[in-house]
Amino acid sequence: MAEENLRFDGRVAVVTGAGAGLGRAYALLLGSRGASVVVNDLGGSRSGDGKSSNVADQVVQEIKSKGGKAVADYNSVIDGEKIIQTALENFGRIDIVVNNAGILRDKSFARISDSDWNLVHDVHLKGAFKTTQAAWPHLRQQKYGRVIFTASNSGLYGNFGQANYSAAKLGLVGLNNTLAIEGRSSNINCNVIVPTAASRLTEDILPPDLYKELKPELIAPVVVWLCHESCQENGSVIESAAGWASKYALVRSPGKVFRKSITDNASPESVRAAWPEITDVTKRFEHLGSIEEATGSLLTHIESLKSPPGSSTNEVEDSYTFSNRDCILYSLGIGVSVQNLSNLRFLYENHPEFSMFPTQAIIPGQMALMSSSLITSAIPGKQFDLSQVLHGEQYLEVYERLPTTGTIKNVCKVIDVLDKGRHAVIIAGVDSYNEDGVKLCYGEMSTFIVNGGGFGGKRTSSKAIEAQDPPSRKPDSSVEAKTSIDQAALYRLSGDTNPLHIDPDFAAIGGFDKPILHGLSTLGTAVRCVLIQFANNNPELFKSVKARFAKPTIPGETLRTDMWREGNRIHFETTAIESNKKVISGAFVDLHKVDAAAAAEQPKSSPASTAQLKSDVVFATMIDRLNAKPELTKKINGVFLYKITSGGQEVGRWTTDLKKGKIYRGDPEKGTKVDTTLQIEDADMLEMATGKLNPQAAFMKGKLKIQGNIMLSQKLKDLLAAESKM
Ligand SMILES: CCCCCCC[C@@H](O)CC(=O)SCCNC(=O)CCNC(=O)[C@H](O)C(C)(C)COP(=O)(O)OP(=O)(O)OC[C@H]1O[C@@H](n2cnc3c(N)ncnc32)[C@H](O)[C@@H]1OP(=O)(O)O
Repeated sequence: MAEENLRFDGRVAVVTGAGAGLGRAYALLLGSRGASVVVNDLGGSRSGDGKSSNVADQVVQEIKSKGGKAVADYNSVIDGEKIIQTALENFGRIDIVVNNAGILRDKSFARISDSDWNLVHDVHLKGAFKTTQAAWPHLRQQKYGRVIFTASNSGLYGNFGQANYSAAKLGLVGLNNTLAIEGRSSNINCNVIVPTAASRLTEDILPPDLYKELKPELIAPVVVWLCHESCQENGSVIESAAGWASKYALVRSPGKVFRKSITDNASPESVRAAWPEITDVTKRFEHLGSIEEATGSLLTHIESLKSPPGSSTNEVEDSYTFSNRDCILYSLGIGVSVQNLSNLRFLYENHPEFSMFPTQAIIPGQMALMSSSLITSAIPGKQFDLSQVLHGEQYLEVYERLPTTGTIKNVCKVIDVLDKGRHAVIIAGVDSYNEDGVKLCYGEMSTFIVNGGGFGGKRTSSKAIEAQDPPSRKPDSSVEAKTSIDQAALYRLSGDTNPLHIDPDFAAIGGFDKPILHGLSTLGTAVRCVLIQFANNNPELFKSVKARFAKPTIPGETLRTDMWREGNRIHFETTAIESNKKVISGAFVDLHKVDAAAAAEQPKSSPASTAQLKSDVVFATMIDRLNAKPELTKKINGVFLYKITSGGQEVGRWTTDLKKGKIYRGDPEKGTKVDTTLQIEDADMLEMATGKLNPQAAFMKGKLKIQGNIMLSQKLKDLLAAESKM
């Protein structure tokens, strides 16, 4: 049986007040389980008068008669160090202290004398203090100890005529709370027993029928278990009687903040108005496990006062310091790759146009929001944790060139709180400023709170920037980008360490089969496709973005971003190809202007390779200058065929073979001979990509070489000839 395994061989226990009742039962049980027991009892009456060695000796005899080890001690607990000394002298150590000794001096409050008060406090509170404190250095040194304090229902609930006793008993709970914290690192567990037993103290207090059922022997196993080294309970209050036990917890009502904002004063009238809610213990209780939790909850209330829902005047401020390294890390987190040379501006700090990728400007605001309780305390009376939180929507508008290093100050506020029935959506706005106080950007983050709704709020917002459906025609352009299986592991290094994206157990709590990708990593991936397609990868053309996260992306999935151009607005939607689920919906990027090269509106292939970049830059620049339009006619296995027209006439064909890394003039399908290759050094390519070298000039200087026969139409030849004369 499991009980037979609970042995105390080699352990030394002190039990105070062990001459009778509960103490005797503890001492006998501990002795029978192999502990060496110091049976302490002064032998006084229940009111603390008199002295006799008889009772302790009898218990010692009982233990010894059953083969156990015990020694009697007749000291008062007020001389606790003498009791511990008895243990050390007789058994060489001390492991367990059961503070059980107690007396009664019952009087109605008006009649309690100083000595009634002092004596009760001396025995219960000071006695426990002295005995435990004498043992404490030994317990700490050996990194092991078990301490029991004895409280009473009289302390927990009050009892007529026991004001002195009640105060002392609840004082022991406070003592235990702190010793549990101080002893924790030394493996000293401290707990309180609240026994209801038939004893000298209760014989004429409890009804006779109940009294005979309340055998101390039925409580002793609970105390003995709490004293065992395998019991990890610490800092608890355990009630026990008649073979039953239960753990106490102090609980409180959810409470009520009774002022409107942090600048409001409190008044007795506002307390009166809130009193029914402050004192309502019928709906829900909170149990706080530590003083830190209590302080944390207070801070939450204070934060919510700083920013009550819907308030635009109350704000939370935070700052975010970052460096080049953070910019590069963010770019890698959204899949920016050196495979495309024009990406070096996001990945290489010595690049002449080293830039922050525009969507990174969301991060400082997001970090400010996540480190404040603005969102988690936005719904009055509701609390939620990270496992319920999904990124719902995001808006960002950039006003100034974004820095690549420095400190950004963020001012955050809740704009709206929406009740979606079962769920809730909290919309927060963040203004971000540089060190000179210049406003760099505005971010708007919608947080979707699963099961957070039903609080009776409004359903829609008139203040938030809305997502927009794309045109109903087929997309003008589509680009595929494969995310890495480690995408979330990389992206989280930019600050959002929400375990939902890395920890399978946490993801399971949120109802996901596996960790999901950060919404902002998916968004960054989509926006880089838009920038390459329509802004020649130039971050300065970026103005704003809005997106709704419609379904989660799983790291490793391939994302297809479909794009529609309407003036300077590029609508886009992103689909995870493997699951065939739309992960971003209703999204758009507004550009300051669409890049001239991209104005040709050519659908392009994945911007993955250097060859493609060469093709894009050389091709687009020449075509732009010739006022020609390319049209993708076919895409087979990484080979892209273009028809180029100018003034409505076909002026040539262009083929890009990503596998061979070559760019051809001509079209194999048209029977033209594909024997022409464009060659250019990467350094010159970079110059062209950054606009420092004109492709025509490069061609003329021999830096851009065309090998083989050039298959150009007469019209294109004429145009090129005219160009070269300029
Ligand atoms: C302090 C903490 C800050 C935390 C910041 C974020 C930290 C990050 O680490 C978290 C993340 O990055 S999570 C990853 C990115 N996000 C996601 O993957 C969510 C994907 N979306 C979904 O799964 C569903 O849309 C889902 C589940 C969101 C909703 O799906 P359904 O339950 O099926 O909803 P539906 O029935 O379609 O609609 C109900 C109402 O809600 C509105 N709604 C739906 N999707 C929304 C969304 N994404 N954002 C905002 N509102 C949304 C609907 O319009 C509908 O409202 P109404 O009835 O009024 O039209």
